[in-house]
Amino acid sequence: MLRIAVPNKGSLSGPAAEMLHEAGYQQRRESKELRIVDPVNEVEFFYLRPRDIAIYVSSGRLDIGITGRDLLVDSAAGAEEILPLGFARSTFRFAAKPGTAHTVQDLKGRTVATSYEGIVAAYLADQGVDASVVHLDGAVETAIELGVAEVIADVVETGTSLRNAGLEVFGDPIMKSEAVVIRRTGADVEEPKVQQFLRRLQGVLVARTYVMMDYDCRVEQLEKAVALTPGLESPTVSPLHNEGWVAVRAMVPSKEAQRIMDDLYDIGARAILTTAIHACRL
Ligand SMILES: Nc1ncnc2c1ncn2[C@@H]1O[C@H](COP(=O)(O)OP(=O)(O)OP(=O)(O)O)[C@@H](O)[C@H]1O
Ligand SMILES: O=P(O)(O)OC[C@H]1O[C@H](OP(=O)(O)OP(=O)(O)O)[C@H](O)[C@@H]1O
Ligand SMILES: [Mg+2]
Repeated sequence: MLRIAVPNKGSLSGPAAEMLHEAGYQQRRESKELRIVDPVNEVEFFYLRPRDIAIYVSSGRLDIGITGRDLLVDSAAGAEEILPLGFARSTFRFAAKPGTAHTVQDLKGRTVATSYEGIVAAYLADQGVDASVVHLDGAVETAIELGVAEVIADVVETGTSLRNAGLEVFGDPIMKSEAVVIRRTGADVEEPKVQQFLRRLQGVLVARTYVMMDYDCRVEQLEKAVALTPGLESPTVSPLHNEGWVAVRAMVPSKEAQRIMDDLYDIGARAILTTAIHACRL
């Protein structure tokens, strides 16, 4: 039975459970459940604090985990990312009162408050900057106002929290993060059960980012049409009863679907339909 760590709280928890559900796995019914078995899929889910997930996975007691890339790096645990999941996207940045710092070099001799001490200490060491790091559990934006630090380093998504605290980002982004699937460093990723789990999640990712497009076009326009909808491998082309016409079917990125439909229409394609993909194995 595959043992999988899933975030039990915070920004990662809802979207992770949703993705697992879409991938056909049973999920917990209430937020107090810490562990459930999905006997049909031979998987056991452990609901753990997102920060602890890399530690459990690196110990080898759990086969796989879902966590944030920033949390994985911060933990310095012996686990590695094997699949990015595209949700809980954020950037990790320094911020301060406007005009008080411009580059990481301005941190020399100053104090930085953060919940991600591992990332910050490693970055400062890499940049050769000697600064103090104060660990806070959350709401770090307030640390400057209350005089605990002159600079903060935190997760930025929309930037609303920084603006509300009258702070501005400075310096280069320290890292970009998103939810990721992790596995113990050096453990076999080719293991069939692990591969099956990854294929299911990849299926959800593809279903979320692609739509199926069907249309009819004249044979003379087929090459132009296929150039607009090359599909993942190659589009399906079937003859129509009306001679000189073909039906084409291909997957296209959802974000581009409307533009592609316009372009297909302009070259004479008709009966252009897009439909959602619910699941797939590529
Ligand atoms: N707006 C956001 N706020 C916090 N974390 C976010 C946000 N957007 C994405 N994330 C990601 O979610 C993960 C943090 O999850 P975690 O549960 O530790 O914190 P949280 O969502 O702030 O919850 P809590 O406030 O309960 O600690 C990180 O990988 C982070 O990059
Ligand atoms: O750029 P934004 O969209 O404002 O999102 C980023 C903010 O969200 C998180 O805080 P959270 O609400 O989780 O509280 P915390 O700081 O106590 O973890 C994070 O720590 C930032 O403060
Ligand atoms: Mg938080």
